[in-house]
Amino acid sequence: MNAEVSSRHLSSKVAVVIVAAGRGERAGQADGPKQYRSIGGKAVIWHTLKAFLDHPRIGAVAVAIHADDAGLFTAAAGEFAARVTTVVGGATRQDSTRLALLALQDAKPGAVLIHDGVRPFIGSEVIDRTIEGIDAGHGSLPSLPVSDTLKKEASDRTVAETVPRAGLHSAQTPQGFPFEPILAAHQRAYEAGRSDFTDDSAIAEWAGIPVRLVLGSPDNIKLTWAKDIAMADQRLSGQTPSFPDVRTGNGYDVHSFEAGDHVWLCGIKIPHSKKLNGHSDADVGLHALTDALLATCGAGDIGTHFPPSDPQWKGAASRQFVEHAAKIVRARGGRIANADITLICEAPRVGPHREAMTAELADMLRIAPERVSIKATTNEKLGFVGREEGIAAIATASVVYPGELPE
Ligand SMILES: Nc1ccn([C@@H]2O[C@H](COP(=O)(O)OP(=O)(O)OP(=O)(O)O)[C@@H](O)[C@H]2O)c(=O)n1
Ligand SMILES: C[C@](O)(CO)[C@H](O)COP(=O)(O)O
Repeated sequence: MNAEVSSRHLSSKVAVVIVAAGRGERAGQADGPKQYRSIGGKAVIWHTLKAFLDHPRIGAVAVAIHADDAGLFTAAAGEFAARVTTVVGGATRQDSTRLALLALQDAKPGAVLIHDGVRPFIGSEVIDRTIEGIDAGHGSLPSLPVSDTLKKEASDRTVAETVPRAGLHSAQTPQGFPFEPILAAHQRAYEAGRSDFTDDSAIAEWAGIPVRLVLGSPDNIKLTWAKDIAMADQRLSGQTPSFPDVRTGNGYDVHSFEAGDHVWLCGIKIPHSKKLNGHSDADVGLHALTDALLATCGAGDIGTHFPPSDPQWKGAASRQFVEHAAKIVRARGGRIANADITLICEAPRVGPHREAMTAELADMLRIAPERVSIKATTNEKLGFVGREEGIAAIATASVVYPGELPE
């Protein structure tokens, strides 16, 4: 996001409006409004809320719901209900958006994302791209170039003409804007009696706010018809993709010894004749693992997130570095399949502590102990490790991300 917007109002957090006050007439209402229908065992709106509330750059969230739906929403949103503000929506999507924007006004966000509650497959990449497209003078719109040939219908239902599709895009949400200008545009449209805008970038266009196109995703469909809900349920009900998006990251770290009486290795304090030198607790195994996890989603390395120049990490327990990296992975929908750490040292002996380390790591990563492997080797007295000047560690992590491996 543009620095002007972020430095003016944000500690880089972006507010979100989720519109969920519609009746879902096209999907049929026999089983209730579509945003509360179950897909993969959870309500549509739960999946949507999760995508935003797990994302590290999201701040205040306002959800527009129908006046009759307070109970439905609380039940459907589950653990996320307490983390959002709900407002009663209006008769149109446009008015629901305006009312939710007004509810965010006191939070003074620099920027806002406006999203359909019925787009539950929104991924962190599209959220990131949309945020990056916003600045003080521009909105940001995820879209896909139209890929079908377009036909205009004549009054007798024959083809009147073929419309050139070059330069045409289909609009998705979330659509991102600097907060004050989009709220002002919505208010002006309301005061002008306009209630016909089907998305927020059309209001921005009307108000003269330029909107940048960023790449959306074919996964980010809007559940409009009953068949969309059925397909979404199938997709989330444990069907294995043909080409799962499995990624592997590795990490390497070294710390030298200094005078002391213990070392921290893989989250366990081990008595030793020396200690490892470092800004934090110098847990070399956890540092390598932090890098391995971040590598699975191209999220930089440990220094990007925890600069050694920052005094707040002095003496810090490295567990929090691993937990932060795991949170980033999960925010992108990743599921950690396994973690493997090799400690390379002549001493201390790792074997007696392996079980405790495994349990500690399983707890940090929230995975089963059988998915954690701790190994150790000496360096056969060779090099700096052989001379007992320090300890090295190599880590590998595998993470399964949502969807299929892109072609
Ligand atoms: N008065 C309205 C109408 C729509 N929406 C929300 O806008 C999003 C996109 O709208 P759409 O798919 O058209 O939903 P519905 O209006 O519920 O569907 P339908 O037009 O079939 O009734 C949905 O999350 C919907 O809940 C809203 O908050 N307030
Ligand atoms: C906002 C939107 O989802 C962008 O594609 C779309 O405009 C909503 O349209 P609908 O008429 O409410 O289905």
